[in-house]
Amino acid sequence: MKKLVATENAPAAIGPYSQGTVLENLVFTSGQLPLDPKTMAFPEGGITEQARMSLANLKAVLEEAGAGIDSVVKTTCFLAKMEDFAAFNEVYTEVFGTEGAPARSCIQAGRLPKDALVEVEAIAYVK
Ligand SMILES: CC(=[NH2+])C(=O)[O-]
Repeated sequence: MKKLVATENAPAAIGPYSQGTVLENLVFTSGQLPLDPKTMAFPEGGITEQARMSLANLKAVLEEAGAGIDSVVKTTCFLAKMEDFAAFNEVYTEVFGTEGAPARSCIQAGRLPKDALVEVEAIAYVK
């Protein structure tokens, strides 16, 4: 049976989706926008600050589900502009490291909700 993930440490859904779902020992997160969960606003700055916020939100959803950054097996990363790829990768590496980083796909999206610069989703296992 599917369970829903809900935490105040990640932004509330802005549409018809759950922050994440759990099926047996697998966690599927929704794409995490770089919204501050308290203010529902983007952080000041650019891709670096937005990437940090998206990944912090991803971590919060994972942890609420009993998973963690270290149990992520796959991410999908959406960038508004591929020109941000290098800067995004720097922040991503701060979080996931380089050794043993999960599988990943990274694409430029035509446009992201709320005109975010980045959105990140993940599949992980419950630890
Ligand atoms: C932001 C998001 N995950 C959605 O599906 O709109």
